Amino acid sequence: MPQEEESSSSSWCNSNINEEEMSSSGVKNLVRGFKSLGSSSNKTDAGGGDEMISDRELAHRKAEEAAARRYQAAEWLRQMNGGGCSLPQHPSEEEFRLALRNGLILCNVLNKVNPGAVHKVVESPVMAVQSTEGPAQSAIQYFENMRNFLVAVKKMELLTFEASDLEKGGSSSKVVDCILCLKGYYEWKLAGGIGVWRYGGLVKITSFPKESPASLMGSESADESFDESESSQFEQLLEFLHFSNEVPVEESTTANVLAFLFDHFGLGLLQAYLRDSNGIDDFPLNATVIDTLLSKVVKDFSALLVSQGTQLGLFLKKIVKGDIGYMSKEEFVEAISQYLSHRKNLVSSDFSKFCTCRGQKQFLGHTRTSSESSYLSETTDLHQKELHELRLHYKLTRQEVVQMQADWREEISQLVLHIKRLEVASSTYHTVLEENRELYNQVQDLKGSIRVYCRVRPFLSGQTNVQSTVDYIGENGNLMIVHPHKPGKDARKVFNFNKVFATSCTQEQIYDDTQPLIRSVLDGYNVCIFAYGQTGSGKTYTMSGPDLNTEETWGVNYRALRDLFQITKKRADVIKYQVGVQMIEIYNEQVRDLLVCDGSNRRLDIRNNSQLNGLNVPDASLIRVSSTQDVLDLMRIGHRNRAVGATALNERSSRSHSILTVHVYGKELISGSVLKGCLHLVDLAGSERVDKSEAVGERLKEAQHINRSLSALGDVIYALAQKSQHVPYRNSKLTQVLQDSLGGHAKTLMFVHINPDVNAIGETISTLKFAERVASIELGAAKANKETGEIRDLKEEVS
Ligand SMILES: Nc1ncnc2c1ncn2[C@@H]1O[C@H](COP(=O)(O)OP(=O)(O)OP(=O)(O)O)[C@@H](O)[C@H]1O
Repeated sequence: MPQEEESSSSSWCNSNINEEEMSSSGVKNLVRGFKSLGSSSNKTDAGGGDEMISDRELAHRKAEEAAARRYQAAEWLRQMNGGGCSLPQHPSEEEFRLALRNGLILCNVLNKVNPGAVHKVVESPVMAVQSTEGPAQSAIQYFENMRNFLVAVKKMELLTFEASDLEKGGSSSKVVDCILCLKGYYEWKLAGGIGVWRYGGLVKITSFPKESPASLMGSESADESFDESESSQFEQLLEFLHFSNEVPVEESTTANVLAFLFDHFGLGLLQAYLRDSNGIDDFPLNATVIDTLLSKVVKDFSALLVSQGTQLGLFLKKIVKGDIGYMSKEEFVEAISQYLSHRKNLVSSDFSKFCTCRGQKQFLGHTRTSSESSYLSETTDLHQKELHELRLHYKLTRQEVVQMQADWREEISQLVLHIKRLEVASSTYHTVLEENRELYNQVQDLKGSIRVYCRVRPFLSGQTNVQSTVDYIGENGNLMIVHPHKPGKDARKVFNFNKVFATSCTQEQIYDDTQPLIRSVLDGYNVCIFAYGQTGSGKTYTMSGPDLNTEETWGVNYRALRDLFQITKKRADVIKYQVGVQMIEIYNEQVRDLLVCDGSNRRLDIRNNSQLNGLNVPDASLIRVSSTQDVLDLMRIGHRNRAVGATALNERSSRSHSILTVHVYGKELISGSVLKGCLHLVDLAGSERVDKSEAVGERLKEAQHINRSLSALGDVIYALAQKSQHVPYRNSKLTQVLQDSLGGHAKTLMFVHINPDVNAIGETISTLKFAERVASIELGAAKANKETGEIRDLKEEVS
């Protein structure tokens, strides 16, 4: 029975639940839900044999439920009717019908629920004597009661039944429904009659009471609490929102109320959105925008309802559970009433905070006094003004920011251009630098200047906590030396050479700049490369290298000869070369041949500009070589023969000047022209000071000779630099041997070596000063020793 199932939905809710649950579509869905429930139940009844047992069970359960509801109705009637009620506590269906058939109990109870609902109640006559008319007359009177009762109930729009339902065979369940409906309605009114009351398909709604809850008890229907003007206004709103067409007639009252509630909040929200959008200047107020805004309103409103509903659900469940897990209905009703009044206060205070309706009287029922209203409007005006100023300020700031951005963009693009230009400039800078260096060298060549390269020896392994005297090495051949014991700017001295090689430079890098000179030898030039420096500063390392067997560490000597042979091979089709090597040493002012293998230690004479074969030391062994290996073998002999001795400065310091001379004779195959080139590779003895080397006896004598020859070299260089008429070549064997290379039209390169040790600062400074003087010498442009074939023929004829 659908109605019996419906009864469980009897409930009342506060206004929040009203908002949450009662939309017109919600009511429709509810009705549809009940209908489908009923039809599905009918289908079950019409089922086949398999369903007989469950049908029986179902019927049994329904009978039980019907009895329970009947007892509930009877109980309530008994309570309402006072003690003199003829209804038993658990009446059978028959007893129930008989007790209510005269309508007396029902009318009395109804008048308690809604006083005056039945104006005249026909009391049951006490029949002392049973007349024949008695039953008929009392039946009329009962009928009168029943009719009045049913009319009144119908008027109240509650559930009703037919008079015949109380006759034998009638449907007492409808009577029970009517009584329980009356009961629910009565209880709702007792609780104040606010919000929604629902019983089955019936819904009753009231807004916040205009009068006290008690006054509602006498009203015919809850919806009467709305006045006509509001109602017509709601109709208009409904029409505006296009909702009215969708509301069926039987639900129109409810729907109107719902629509009113929705419209009140919905339009308020819409107003707020529109006001919020005041800042947007070109706000198009067309149908699409209104639709969009409305859909947003509906969405926001629905979201709010859902979240409120959930919260309230939780809250109510918590109340119902209570601390002891059970709460009576009265207690529940009381708790909710308290909650409602508390919430109403909250809502009104909250709403007044955010209200955008500018003090107009609205649903919340608070009427502002005129002073409040004027205060509010003043405050609002003030805020509007401030807002306007803020907007202006914002516009100005925005314009400034836009302008600033534009300026920055311009500056950045300028910077980018500038950086690009710098990039181009820096990439060409190095090229220009290299070109400058080449040009400078060419000028030097033309002037015949002696090139001076400075090499700084690294600290030797085992030297720890050492302080370097080399402060700075510049790209353009600048070298700054710092004197550790001199104060202020005197401590620093800058020297300038063609190039300065730092301690990290490899043997290969050292040789790179020397290579072009080697080519010159094969073109008929005299070239002199000599290493100068204090004992142990790395002269032998540069010229010979530390290890003959490792090509990577080869010094200038080996690399020069290796290149020489490579070039001769390349030119073999054009020029036929002969290469001869001499190796001598000048020890204690005596010239000795280092390539003798017989152990003889002859003194050799120096004959400058010898007409014989162009040799300065013609008696020294001149050994033909045709490969690098030949040279290596010879050098080993030379090194063995070289005089070495131990001093305090360098354990195996060479105490002599060693000179490796490479003679090149070339004949052009076609022209017959002859080229004669000569390469002196000189490893000078150390230039240490006698006092510092602690030399005594033989060693002292050696040192004195070395110093004398070196100072003679200095004198020659000084005279050349001064362009003196007389150059004192003959003051030492060394200057005599090197005469052609220093004063002639030769290309000369000096590697000056320095030891960065602080203890060597004195020697370092004097070495660098000497080297600077050498660099200043202009020998005049170098000339190649080349005789054309014709000149040679003429010479031969003359001789
Ligand atoms: N550029 C360098 N890198 C590594 N070690 C070096 C370098 N220059 C020199 N030395 C080392 O320094 C020490 C002295 O070098 P070297 O014998 O070449 O000096 P020197 O000037 O020829 O001395 P002397 O005047 O006594 O002949 C050697 O042990 C050598 O290996």
